[in-house]
Amino acid sequence: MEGVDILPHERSKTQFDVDAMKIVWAGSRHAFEVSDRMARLVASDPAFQKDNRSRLGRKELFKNTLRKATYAWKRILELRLTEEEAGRLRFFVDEPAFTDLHWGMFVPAIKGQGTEEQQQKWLPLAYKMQIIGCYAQTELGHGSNVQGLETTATFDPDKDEFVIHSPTLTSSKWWPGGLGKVSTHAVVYARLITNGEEHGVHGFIVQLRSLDDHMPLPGITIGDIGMKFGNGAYNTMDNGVLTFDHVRIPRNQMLMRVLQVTSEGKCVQSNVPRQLIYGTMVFVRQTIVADASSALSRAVCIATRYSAVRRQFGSQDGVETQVIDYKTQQNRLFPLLASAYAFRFVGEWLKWLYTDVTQRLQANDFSTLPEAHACTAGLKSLTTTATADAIEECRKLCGGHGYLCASGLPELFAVYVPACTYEGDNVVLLLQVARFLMKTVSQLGSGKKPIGTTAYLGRVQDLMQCRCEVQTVGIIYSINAAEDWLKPSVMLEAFEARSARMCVARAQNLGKFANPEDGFAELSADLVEAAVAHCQLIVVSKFLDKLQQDIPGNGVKQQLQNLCYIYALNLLHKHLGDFLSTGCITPKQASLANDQLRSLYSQVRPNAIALVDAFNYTDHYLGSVLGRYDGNVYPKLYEEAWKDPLNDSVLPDGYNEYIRPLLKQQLHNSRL
Ligand SMILES: CCCCCCCCCCCCCCCCC/C=C/C(=O)SCCNC(=O)CCNC(=O)[C@H](O)C(C)(C)COP(=O)(O)OP(=O)(O)OC[C@H]1O[C@@H](n2cnc3c(N)ncnc32)[C@H](O)[C@@H]1OP(=O)(O)O
Ligand SMILES: Cc1cc2nc3c(=O)[nH]c(=O)nc-3n(C[C@H](O)[C@H](O)[C@H](O)COP(=O)(O)OP(=O)(O)OC[C@H]3O[C@@H](n4cnc5c(N)ncnc54)[C@H](O)[C@@H]3O)c2cc1C
Repeated sequence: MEGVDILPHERSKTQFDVDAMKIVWAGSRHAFEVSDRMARLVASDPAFQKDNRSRLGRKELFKNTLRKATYAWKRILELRLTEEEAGRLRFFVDEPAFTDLHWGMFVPAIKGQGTEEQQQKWLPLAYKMQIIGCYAQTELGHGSNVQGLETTATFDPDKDEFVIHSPTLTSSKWWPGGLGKVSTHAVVYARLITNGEEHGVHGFIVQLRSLDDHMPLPGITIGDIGMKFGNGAYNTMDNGVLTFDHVRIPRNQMLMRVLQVTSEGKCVQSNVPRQLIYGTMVFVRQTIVADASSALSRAVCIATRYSAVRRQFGSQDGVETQVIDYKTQQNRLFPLLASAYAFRFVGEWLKWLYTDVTQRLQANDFSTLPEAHACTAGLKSLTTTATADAIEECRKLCGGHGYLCASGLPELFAVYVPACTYEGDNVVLLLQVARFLMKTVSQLGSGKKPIGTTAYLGRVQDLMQCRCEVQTVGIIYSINAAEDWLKPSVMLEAFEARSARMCVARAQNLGKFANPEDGFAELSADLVEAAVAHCQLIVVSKFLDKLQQDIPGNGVKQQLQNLCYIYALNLLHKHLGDFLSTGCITPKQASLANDQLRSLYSQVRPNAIALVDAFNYTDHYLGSVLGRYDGNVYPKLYEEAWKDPLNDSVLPDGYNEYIRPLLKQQLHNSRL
């Protein structure tokens, strides 16, 4: 069978309604239609062409991004796109740009931390892009430790101004995207000092460049921090360095929703918790979880289509085997396909949680803020780590051709992998989750009932009485055959028991230390494992919740069920040590879980291509010869090779200089 015939043949085997699945994936019919329209708009406009990025030098790359970002803005205005449409347009343009930080961090920081008055002043300018902003928090010396930032904002009551200053080299702002060459303004995070007293880190709106000629304002030094990992990739972004030499700003440019500074330099705390200063990060972490499913599904789409097209080794009748039919390939690929769907649904749920906490905050209800912080931090960490690893696994699943830029995977990896670091290093974020869990466990004895994502800890209070070794969990009696693993309550109970037992065991170990902080530091590696178990439980439980909804479309729910159990059973297999050592399941039950997993792979196999088609990605967005919708891989790969600049001439530059003299010299030597 020719390459172009394989994928249509695969599609003919589909056992579910792909169009209905497209709507489930998008979230609603409306979201699907918007997304589909924006994807086509971008794909059909030559201005958004992106297939030459890996061949461009830094300056060209950056200028190209300026052109695309400003053109996209022009189209947004011309077509009067809604915020939702504009967001999808930016997504399909698929090129990191200063606008991401302007819309994604600068605007949300003002909205979340500015007073009404400040919002009225700055937001209209930002919405029209009459000013362009970035988020300047991280410094050369500190990123994770926000309280350790060194930039100072000292109040001068005589002039009613703050003096922003970089006292040391390590206080230079370092990393903010959009800062290096574009932003006119920044929300700068600095230590507030009034009347000689320190009041912690706060955000300040600072103008950096002239709105007339774009030159840095007096006292300000700015530049780009240099090339980053991978050709093309994140090098479209001007991540910058910034120092202040006693730069003065008016008092009303401190974002004052959390704390007000009066003209006398007195600090007045509002009823809003201090942690709201970190609110922009919570917002962005939530968007990063939704983005993880996009990046992962893109890599999986490429690897799945290519695995169907690619044949290796013969069978008896002479037709070689499609590599997707190898069980080892399925065992590596299908859990990633399942994760893409799992992250999609947990991303939807997290968006709901974020909206809920935002509404509560507006009504002065701060009770769910710690949980929102733990969920956004933990899920950001879990999903980005898994996605970065998965993109690399997809590259390997595509064999040698996966290493070619034409596969789209090297660039995707290079653009994606910093997500494990930005918006909080993934380990640092898991430690936040662990703190939250340990606090929750420590309060169980006092009768405080945990709610939301930690409610399950309340159901296992008996574990607090050192009864970890006692097998109290019902699963032990409920699983006697492989199919028993397909019961939602059983699966949930297994993940809850594993996480609860890990949390309780860690809490008990912490209790052995005289100083809890010493204990936390000593046991931090174990604590991170408990945090991962808790986050995996959230993902599994939200996928199971999704299955409880009414899901229209022939066979759609069945496919989602298969994927949900693949996601959960694969995790169970990978973390078997946790499940066995906490006594949640027996070795025999673990073996049954594996049998069930293999059976699910066989059920997914005929639907694999349709399950990635349901992502509805255009070839433009995928940017991969291996992942083409038509499966016409080899002719296009061959064609692509000839586009490389090295193939512009038959003889390479340098032939006369290096190759010819070398060959002549060898000829001369051999004659001797
Ligand atoms: C019209 C066009 C439309 C176009 C649309 C375009 C849309 C664009 C989409 C957006 C895309 C965005 C692109 C993103 C690109 C990435 C850019 C990257 C940016 C960055 O990286 S910004 C910098 C991020 N930095 C960090 O994340 C630093 C990490 N560190 C921290 O967050 C914290 O310092 C900490 C969590 C490690 C805490 O440290 P510490 O222990 O010192 O804590 P504190 O003493 O400060 O506080 C302790 C208590 O506070 C709680 N806490 C901590 N953080 C939070 C929080 N965020 N929220 C709520 N509560 C928080 C702790 O739990 C402690 O609580 P306790 O009860 O006292 O235990
Ligand atoms: C592409 C990119 C874009 C960025 N954009 C922005 C931006 O727009 N604005 C902005 O302000 N910042 C930005 N950043 C900075 C980013 O937020 C920080 O790099 C990030 O928060 C990590 O902090 P760090 O660099 O200080 O890492 P570090 O904290 O120095 O981490 C180094 C190592 O130490 C470990 N570690 C640190 N603390 C602990 C601890 N307490 N316990 C155990 N291990 C620990 C970490 O796990 C890691 O392995 C960006 C970064 C990147 C890569």
